[in-house]
Amino acid sequence: MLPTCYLRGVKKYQNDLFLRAARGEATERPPVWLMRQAGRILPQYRALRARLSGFIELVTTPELAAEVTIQPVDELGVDAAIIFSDILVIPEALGLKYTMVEKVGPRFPEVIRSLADVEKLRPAEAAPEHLGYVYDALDTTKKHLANRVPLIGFAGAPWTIFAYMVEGGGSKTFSKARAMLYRDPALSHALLEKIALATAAYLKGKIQHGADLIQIFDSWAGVLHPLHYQEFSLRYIKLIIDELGGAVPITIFAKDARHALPQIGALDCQVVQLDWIADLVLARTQVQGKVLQGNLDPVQLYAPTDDIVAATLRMIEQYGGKHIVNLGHGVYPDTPLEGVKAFVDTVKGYRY
Ligand SMILES: Cc1c2[nH]c(c1CCC(=O)O)Cc1[nH]c(c(CCC(=O)O)c1C)Cc1[nH]c(c(CCC(=O)O)c1C)Cc1[nH]c(c(C)c1CCC(=O)O)C2
Repeated sequence: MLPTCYLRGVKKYQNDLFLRAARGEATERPPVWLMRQAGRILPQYRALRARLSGFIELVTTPELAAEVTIQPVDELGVDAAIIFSDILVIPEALGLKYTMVEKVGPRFPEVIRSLADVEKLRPAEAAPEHLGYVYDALDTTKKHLANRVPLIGFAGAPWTIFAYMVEGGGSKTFSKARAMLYRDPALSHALLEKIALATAAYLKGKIQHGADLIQIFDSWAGVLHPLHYQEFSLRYIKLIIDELGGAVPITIFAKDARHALPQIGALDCQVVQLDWIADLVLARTQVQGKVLQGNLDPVQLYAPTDDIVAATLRMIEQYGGKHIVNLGHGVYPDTPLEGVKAFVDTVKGYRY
């Protein structure tokens, strides 16, 4: 069995609000963190990033990844850290290299088009051997965090990773990736299964190296037909959850796939992240018993401070507990830092 604070149930962190809330325990206030808090918004991150050859150097250098992971804990006082890495380390570990093109995003020079391409990838079980730099980043982060707050580990959902591996980069429609689901379901399942098994093996390693909770990002859930979502995405999220065997709490984020909330509510996960379009009252009835995470519109943080404070308080009151405060998607890169601080400080000053 994996060694975790969750199973031992002892207080290990100076601030364990996030883990207590994730387990569904009543807390004095909701915890707060922001998706994509590491990197993007902090001047300290930009200064460090400017000295390096690029994003991939930062991700693959454990000391630097640890430094960037801890920056938002020091600067913003958030209740959890999230390891600085990317969801695209999985295709890379399977043998598909990517580049990060400035102001454009990820690019895969080679993509998956056939079963032969899937078979050329490394075996799923071999993925963790190629991800030692992430495990080193976790070890270094844990050391420097010195039990101040818990550490979140993450991965992309298999469908979202598949979308990049077939499309070759970002896309509004992901029509190439979706066309593969219609044209060649057997090939699609072969690739999805490989990604899911590699991800599960990778996440077990992250838990062994100190991740206290795992969040699964299905960023492109919203482009799939609901039936396809069941068949090609949820099924593989479930495979990962089953493989992890309840070792730590799990958060699922299926962005723009609110139709799937009842099925997500039936998964063996503890936390469900909502996007900012979600209707809270409906979501509560659809995912009964889960802790909800979210879901302020990221653009709200560009508003005057008083408005941010009011919107944040309104949201906390609407949730009324069983809530981890976050945005409805990752914080946007040019968000004013004062806006982010107003958001975090409002939550930290609140008491139920
Ligand atoms: C779809 C997706 C990706 N990566 C991720 C997702 C899922 C979440 C979401 O929907 O936003 C997840 C991710 N990527 C990154 C993190 C770090 C931890 C965190 O702060 O939350 C996390 C959790 C670092 C990153 N990943 C990336 C950056 C920017 C790189 C830079 O500094 O140039 C960072 C800090 C690059 C990246 N990585 C990806 C894209 C599309 C891009 C380019 C656009 C951008 O996000 O800036 C793929």
